[in-house]
Amino acid sequence: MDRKKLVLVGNGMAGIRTIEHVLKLAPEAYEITIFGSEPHPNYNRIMLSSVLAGGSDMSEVILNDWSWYEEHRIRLHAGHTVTQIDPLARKVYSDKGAAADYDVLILATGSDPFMLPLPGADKEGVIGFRDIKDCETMLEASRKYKKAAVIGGGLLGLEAARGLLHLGMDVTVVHIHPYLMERQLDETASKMLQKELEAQGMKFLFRKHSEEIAGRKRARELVFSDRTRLEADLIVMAVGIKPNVKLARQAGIAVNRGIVVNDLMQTNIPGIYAVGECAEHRGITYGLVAPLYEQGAVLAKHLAGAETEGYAGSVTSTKLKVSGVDVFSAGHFAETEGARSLRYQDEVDQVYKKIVISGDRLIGAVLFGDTSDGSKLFSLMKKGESVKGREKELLLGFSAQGSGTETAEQRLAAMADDEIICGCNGVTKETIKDAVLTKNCTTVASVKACTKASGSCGGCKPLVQGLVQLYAGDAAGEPAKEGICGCTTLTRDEIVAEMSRMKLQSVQETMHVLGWNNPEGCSKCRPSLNYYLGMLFPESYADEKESRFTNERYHANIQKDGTYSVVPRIYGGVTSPSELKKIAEVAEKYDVPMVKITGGQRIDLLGVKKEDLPNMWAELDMPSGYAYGKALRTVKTCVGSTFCRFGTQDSIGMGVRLEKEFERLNTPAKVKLAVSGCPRNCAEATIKDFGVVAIDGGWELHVGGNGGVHVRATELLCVVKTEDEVVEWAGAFLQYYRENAQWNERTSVWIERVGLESVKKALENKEDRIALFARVKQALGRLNDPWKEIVADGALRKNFEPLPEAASARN
Ligand SMILES: Cc1cc2nc3c(=O)[nH]c(=O)nc-3n(C[C@H](O)[C@H](O)[C@H](O)COP(=O)(O)OP(=O)(O)OC[C@H]3O[C@@H](n4cnc5c(N)ncnc54)[C@H](O)[C@@H]3O)c2cc1C
Ligand SMILES: NC(=O)c1ccc[n+]([C@@H]2O[C@H](COP(=O)([O-])OP(=O)(O)OC[C@H]3O[C@@H](n4cnc5c(N)ncnc54)[C@H](O)[C@@H]3O)[C@@H](O)[C@H]2O)c1
Ligand code: SF4
Ligand code: FES
Repeated sequence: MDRKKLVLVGNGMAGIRTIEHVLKLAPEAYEITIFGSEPHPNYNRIMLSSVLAGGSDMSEVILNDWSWYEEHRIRLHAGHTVTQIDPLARKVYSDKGAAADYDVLILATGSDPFMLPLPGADKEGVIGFRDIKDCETMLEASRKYKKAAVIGGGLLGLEAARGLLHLGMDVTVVHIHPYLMERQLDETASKMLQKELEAQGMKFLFRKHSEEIAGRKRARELVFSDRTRLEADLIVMAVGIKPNVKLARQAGIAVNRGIVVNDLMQTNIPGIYAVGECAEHRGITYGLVAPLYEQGAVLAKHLAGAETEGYAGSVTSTKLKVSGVDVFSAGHFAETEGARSLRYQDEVDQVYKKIVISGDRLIGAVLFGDTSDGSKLFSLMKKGESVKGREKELLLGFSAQGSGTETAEQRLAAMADDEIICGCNGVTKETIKDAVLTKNCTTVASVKACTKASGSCGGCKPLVQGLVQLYAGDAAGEPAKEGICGCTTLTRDEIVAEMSRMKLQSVQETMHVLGWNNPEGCSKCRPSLNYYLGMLFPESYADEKESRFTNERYHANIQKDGTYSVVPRIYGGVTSPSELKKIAEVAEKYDVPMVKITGGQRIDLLGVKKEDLPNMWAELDMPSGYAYGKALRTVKTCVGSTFCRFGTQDSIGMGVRLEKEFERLNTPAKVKLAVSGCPRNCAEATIKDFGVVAIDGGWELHVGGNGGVHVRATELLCVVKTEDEVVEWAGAFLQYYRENAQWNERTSVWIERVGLESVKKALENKEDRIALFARVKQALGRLNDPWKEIVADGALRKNFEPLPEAASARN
């Protein structure tokens, strides 16, 4: 069957959620091409607040990494902005010259932050808060500057301000309204919130109209209409968003505030749809993920040919993501005509609740200080059922109707099955219960992998955790434990033990036999299982390329523009004129845009097209440097005794020997070595995984160093006399690390976890060392140079040919 061409513009949260649904419902129906202005794979924008506030790491925000696109044969143009749609030719064009034909076009271009057009708003240090770049700018500014102003006291402004406080800045929130979050809270709740935030160190200016940003190149002051001024080196504008409709408007698509769509998310032009913040449905544009995900689910059903009633609009709820403050708001919280409100306030415990009822239906709620009934109230609001006679229960809390002494577990157990636990993803209690009881999801991570609950703002995590405890605790009779990823509850050691006991022979078999709750596995467990099987059965296991990351599949590092880099092996950093000539000729012939000397004493040819890789490798005729792999990378050397007047040993010879001995070795994470010819340590051996430092009459062997993000100096493993001993200890150490570390765990982290003494103990006995060395040699015995294999094998070379339209990964 001929696949239709689906093009998505916008690689963000709503668009990709739609594609995920399409892939589930109709995996073979479409050839998919995605354009995204940002140079990143799909990430969780919501978590940027948490990155700023120190609750998460930037690496945790990725929702679908590069390999996800590869796995689903999606062509991704990351860093490309679509600038033109030709609806007659059914084609889109990007600012970087890429084009794509479509049968179905989805616009999911999100919103832009609204930037106040103040004089001086173009100065350095004036930003919005929308993407990774803004987040990085704030992190950097906080290292150099002290004073920050956030304009806008809404959800975004307060979360930005909290993050900047955490980063040590002196933060003032400038708000135009008399009280904070007026779009979500009434004045009473707002004042309670202000008091709490002031106690955390936040400052506020109310009823302030910003008029100008003063400063030279960089912002220095915010000037207000009453001519007062506020000192600020960083000014974050968080005064709302505007749907990104420029592209649609240019193409003649009907646009109001957003791109106008009907209940099937269709625009007025056949074949063109819109979802997410850019879409306007029944006159409403949304700025929260829950409604956008509902829109995506409807659109995916429609595109998959499944039945759908269409999108009917959403009731929304919000929670402020600021630690130490519980704020919830849903629906219509203001008293409008025909509606009545009920309030409860506890000034001692700083709790405030307000519900709004119209007729006999609950239409809105504001909670401060105790938001535990938020999801229950929200469910009632969504269902629209009569709440007549239940007003007290709604206001005072659901537990007020019971004995008042129920535990959290009892309250969870008493919840109705159709109650929504995760508002962002619309996941009910029943869905989570089913995942725990029938799909073996006994951790929050595995429930997330199965149902998406807790995967967006994370606000429902405590409830999900409670349900896991409630149901997994009963089923297993013991507290839930964390597996290697959300697909399993088994730990690394349990998996390796089972693989060994049952002689498992493939990743698929392992997942099947060990009861994976996600039969396809994920980008975390598949490569780790592949590694463990290769480590356990070096003689018989056939490496599964499809379980490796893109870099290891193509034996080259993929770069941010979709090209690759080629790094040939240069043993010990020693090269020759003829080798250099060869590299220069290849670089010239293939128009390599950049040739760079690396920190590991090698030469990196950057910007290579995938289809040129095999020919370049053939012409270089040098071994692969494995610069892309979880494997032995480089052995850095200093000049040593051959040339240096301080040198006590031949560090170059030692380094070359080590590199030749262990090249191609697969390891849990990358491994770097270095050899210095004397304690001056010019090769920086004491920040390597295995560092060798020459001393008078011998060698010091150091382990567990790292010069990367988390710098760690090595610890001394032992002192040996001869070069043979260096090789033997290095081999034994590497094999012990291979057999005992977790996949993706650098030696520095591993040694910190297990302790140097345990490593020393495992290696100190000569017999044990020799046995380990024999096993490392056995593993090495089966490994061939991957570049040479590909060059010689026509079938393998085919993988590097350009794929037809819409079938390759990044371009
Ligand atoms: C810091 C922060 C915290 C938030 N917290 C919450 C929260 O707690 N709860 C909640 O529900 N919501 C929250 N939100 C809002 C939520 O993130 C958005 O509603 C959601 O991301 C919108 O999804 P989208 O796909 O419509 O837009 P986006 O996620 O913005 O994706 C749109 C993408 O399209 C790209 N694009 C635009 N034009 C083009 C073009 N012409 N060509 C190619 N690409 C293009 C953009 O670069 C962008 O990457 C938060 C937002 C921020 C910024
Ligand atoms: N926890 C969450 O759910 C969360 C967190 C962050 C962002 N978001 C979403 O991101 C989007 C953007 O958030 P936002 O807070 O920027 O939008 P918003 O429209 O909700 O709030 C903007 C605030 O800025 C104030 N304002 C407007 N003009 C001003 C001016 N000139 N000076 C001072 N104050 C001014 C407004 O009174 C308003 O309170 C929204 O859709 C929001 O829902 C949600
Ligand atoms: S480490 Fe010692 S031998 Fe090596 S270059 Fe430096 S001074 Fe010379
Ligand atoms: S409520 Fe946001 S992730 Fe569940």
